[in-house]
Amino acid sequence: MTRADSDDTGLSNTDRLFRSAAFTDALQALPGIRVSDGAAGSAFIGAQGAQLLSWQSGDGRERLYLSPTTGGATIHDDAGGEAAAIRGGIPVCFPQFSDRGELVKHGFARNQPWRLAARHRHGATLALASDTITARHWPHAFHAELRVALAPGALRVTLAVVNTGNVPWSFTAALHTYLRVEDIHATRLLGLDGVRYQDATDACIVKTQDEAALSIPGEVDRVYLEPPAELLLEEDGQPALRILQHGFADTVVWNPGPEKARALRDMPDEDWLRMLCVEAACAAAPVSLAPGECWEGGQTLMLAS
Ligand SMILES: O=P(O)(O)OC[C@H]1O[C@H](O)[C@H](O)[C@@H](O)[C@@H]1O
Repeated sequence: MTRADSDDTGLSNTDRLFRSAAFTDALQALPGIRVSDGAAGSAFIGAQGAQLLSWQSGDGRERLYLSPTTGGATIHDDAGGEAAAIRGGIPVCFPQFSDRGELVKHGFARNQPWRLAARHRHGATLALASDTITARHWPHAFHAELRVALAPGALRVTLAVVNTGNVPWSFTAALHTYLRVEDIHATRLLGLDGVRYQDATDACIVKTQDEAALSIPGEVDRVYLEPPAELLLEEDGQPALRILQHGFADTVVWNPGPEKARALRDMPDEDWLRMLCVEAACAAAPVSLAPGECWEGGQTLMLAS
């Protein structure tokens, strides 16, 4: 899209799409909505991809990493570029995880404007349904919903997908959560001892983790198979966050490490030290949905003490 696509309001067509009347707020120039509840904290959900861009727990601490130099479709369009994914928060990867298929990496849903379906007392639901635009990427009829709910000391995110067509289809997906950490060298992930994983840094060879606690000295890119339903993030030797998932078969742990971080154009070089992705995913095997069938999975982040 070019500037010629903008009208006399100065907004490009894409910009207008993401700034529908429902999305009145902005975070780093990305349109969306803020949901808040005093004791439970607040969250910001972007219109693009229904991507959660911030979760501040009740104690005021930001728990999600969002790159300060990230783009997004509206920002990149003005520069004449392609619609771009937002780096950080909780990208919704659907209907494809990573490059495991023919579609654009991590699927198209993260670059689409989602609709605000409902606001709740402690959250909101955003929806994306198949239309002529999604059909250009993927020929299937679907309805997807992302529900965000705040509770004291916790954030619950649920993805639900329905096959609204007449033929079965399958998908892979992830809630690609970027956790904000103070210092990756003082961060450890507990709970994956003895769990098998595909090592994406080593031709996806299946290995077994033999450390009780995973530390991140550099690049890590793993799809854990049959992980436990709960992991614990530890910072400075203290429990920081409990990470629970349901419905999703796998857990992905990703950090680009220093070299790959330098190659990412939308993240400062040093910020691999401040983030760790712990993703609830269906990555290793696709989920099949018959016509009318619904699938649901979610991830819950809870302050640990
Ligand atoms: O840069 P992105 O397209 O957002 O992908 C970021 C990362 O996502 C996942 O965690 C994958 O396992 C990684 O291989 C990938 O590099």
